[in-house]
Amino acid sequence: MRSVDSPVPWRTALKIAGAAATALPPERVPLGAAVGRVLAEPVHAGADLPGADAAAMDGYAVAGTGPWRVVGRVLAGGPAWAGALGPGQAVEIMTGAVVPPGAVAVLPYETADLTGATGWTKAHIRRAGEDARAGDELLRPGRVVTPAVAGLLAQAGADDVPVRRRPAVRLVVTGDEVVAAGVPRAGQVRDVFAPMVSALVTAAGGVVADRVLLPDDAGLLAGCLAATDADVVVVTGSSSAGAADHLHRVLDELGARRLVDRVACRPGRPQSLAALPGGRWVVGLPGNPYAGLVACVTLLQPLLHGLTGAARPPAPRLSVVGDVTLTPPATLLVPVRLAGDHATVVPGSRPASLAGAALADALAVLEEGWHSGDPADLMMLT
Ligand SMILES: Nc1nc2c(c(=O)[nH]1)N[C@H]1C(S)=C(S)[C@@H](COP(=O)(O)OP(=O)(O)OC[C@H]3O[C@@H](n4cnc5c(N)ncnc54)[C@H](O)[C@@H]3O)O[C@H]1N2
Ligand code: MOO
Repeated sequence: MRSVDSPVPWRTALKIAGAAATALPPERVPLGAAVGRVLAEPVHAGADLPGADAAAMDGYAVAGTGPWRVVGRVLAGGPAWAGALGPGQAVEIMTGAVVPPGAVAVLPYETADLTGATGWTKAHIRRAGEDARAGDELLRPGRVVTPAVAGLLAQAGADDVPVRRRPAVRLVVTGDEVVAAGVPRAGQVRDVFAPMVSALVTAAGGVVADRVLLPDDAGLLAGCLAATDADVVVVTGSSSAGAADHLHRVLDELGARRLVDRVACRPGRPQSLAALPGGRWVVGLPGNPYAGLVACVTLLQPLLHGLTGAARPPAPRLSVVGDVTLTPPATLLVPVRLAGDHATVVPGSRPASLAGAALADALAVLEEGWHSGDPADLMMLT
């Protein structure tokens, strides 16, 4: 199999990962379970929104010009007013109640003058279908179900929602020195990836289906990649040039198609993306924790967005201020905090330490030619 030896530019890696996968098949889930999922089909209004002319304020629905005589009361959800209001008639009405035919306006209690002397300037009536007509397209496929989308789906009358299946991720953490729990002894490190990758996978619409902690062993790694139903296998560590770094050789043995082998960025150079025969994906994260985080936003999350069919907005761009030395042609990803109209670099970030990233709101993408104060793309962490 072909080995892609030279590192690809960071932006190219991002694009390759985002375009690599086609969306997984759709499934229908109850509306309450749809938040965070990605719509697989367009959503249409099941009825006019609103379904009838409705009061926008509590007060009096009036017909003709004043003075008005109050002839009854209409409540939201109560029986509609029988018949039409005649000129000079009014009904007390509550916000959301159906406005009787013949009514021309709703006078809010606070300003209502039933003598008609002051008249009215605003009708305070929400017209039937003014938000949408039955059958109108409200949402397009690819839209992530946000809390507001969930509310709109309910307004549209949806009970089950067509969403993309959530990509299942197997997390394979490698390293003889890595321990899964407790305080590490000298020579050991506590695994950072189980909690960090799980959260990043969830944020990108996937789910970590299982986790495996492996010693540095090529045979065991190959078994973990070959025998799984997961859509994506994330392998941490094992990505560099050391005697125990088996990932690339194992990928070749399994006949994988390697899309990205190394990326021209700091940190996170030894990150990789490959396709296994049969359609599963492998993302290799460098073992250094901050480098691994950079690889998650560069390769793993864009791959998951492709698998969910999510139409994500472009990264926000903001002026970034900080004392940073670039190392062109490598793109630098630095932790930054949002500070109003700009972002400030959290100093002292190192590949093996998450201390800077843990204080950050985003990773800023600093490319060749950037100077302090120039705009940069932000990969949001919060
Ligand atoms: N001769 C070379 N050496 C290295 C290169 C290189 O190009 N040539 N690249 C360096 C860079 S850059 C990185 S990043 C690391 C990547 O290493 P691996 O992905 O092979 O990972 P390991 O060697 O297993 O570990 C590196 C480092 O990270 C710690 N680690 C590993 N797994 C975890 C975990 N689950 N939780 C916390 N920390 C972890 C591990 O103890 C090591 O300290 O390679 C450089 N070397
Ligand atoms: O780039 Mo490594 O990924 O220095 O930490």
